[in-house]
Amino acid sequence: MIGFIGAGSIGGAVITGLIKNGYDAKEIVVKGGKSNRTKALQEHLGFKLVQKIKQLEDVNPIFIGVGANALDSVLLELKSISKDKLIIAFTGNATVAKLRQSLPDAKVAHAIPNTPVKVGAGFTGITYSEKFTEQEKKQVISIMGYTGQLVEVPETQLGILGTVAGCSPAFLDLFIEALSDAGVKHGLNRKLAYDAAIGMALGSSKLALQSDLNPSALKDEVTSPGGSTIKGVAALEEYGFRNAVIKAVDAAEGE
Ligand SMILES: NC(=O)C1=CN([C@@H]2O[C@H](COP(=O)(O)OP(=O)(O)OC[C@H]3O[C@@H](n4cnc5c(N)ncnc54)[C@H](OP(=O)(O)O)[C@@H]3O)[C@@H](O)[C@H]2O)C=CC1
Ligand SMILES: O=C(O)[C@@H]1CCC=N1
Repeated sequence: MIGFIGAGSIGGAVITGLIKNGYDAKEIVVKGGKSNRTKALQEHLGFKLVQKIKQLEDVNPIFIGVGANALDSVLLELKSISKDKLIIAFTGNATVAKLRQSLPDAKVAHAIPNTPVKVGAGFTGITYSEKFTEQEKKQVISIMGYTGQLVEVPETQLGILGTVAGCSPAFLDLFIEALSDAGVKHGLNRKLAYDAAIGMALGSSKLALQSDLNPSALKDEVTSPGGSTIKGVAALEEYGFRNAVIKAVDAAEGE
């Protein structure tokens, strides 16, 4: 059995991605928060719901999806049942050092998933404490693999990786929304505008993934000499698109 403490936006997305992609719901135990959010998810997905962290005693690994404000109390409660368990926290401020200090008998890791885990297309960065064996890392991969890619990085890179992959679904959604607004401004109906923008983002991502060319060269393939695309690219640059994206990442990084 595997466990989750906290099934909000990201915890719930990982649980959904696991189950929708074939992980047995009967093998998942979840301790939710105060609202009925987790109960609603449980009715939809069929995992086991428990009321107390202690009820996760026989469960391993345990994933933590609570926010920063709830982390300390969760770790305090978890400590007595954490011996030799694999504990993977998604919480932003759950550094390996903090987890290690709070759960000295456990094997801890800090991971930052992104919301596409929900459809098995996630990109999750993870930093393991040195206690993790290669076999235990494989165990985590065998679970998170249901939700997409899992990439191990040193903790010095986990924050920026989490911003580039974890915050940016919101940035891309904003771009898609803006593109759809522009389509509507020029006469498309909203549904067709969204279908076109989303289909384009999906197709362009697939092309970038499968192509030998990097995105800069792929852009060059779209910009016909004297054509409409290069005029659009020039307008994006004039209005600071590239810099706006870099500044968004700076801001998310706290700069
Ligand atoms: N959203 C994202 O895309 C990502 C978020 N993160 C990080 O994950 C953390 C959570 O973010 P997010 O999912 O967006 O936040 P949410 O507020 O959506 O989810 C947090 C969940 O934790 C639950 N919770 C709070 N206290 C407890 C408790 N004692 N026991 C069990 N469950 C509890 C809450 O339940 P209830 O509301 O029912 O009380 C809530 O559902 C943050 O630190 C964030 O930085 C990391 C990667 C991506
Ligand atoms: O907004 C946040 O803090 C979290 C971290 C990555 C995505 N969402």
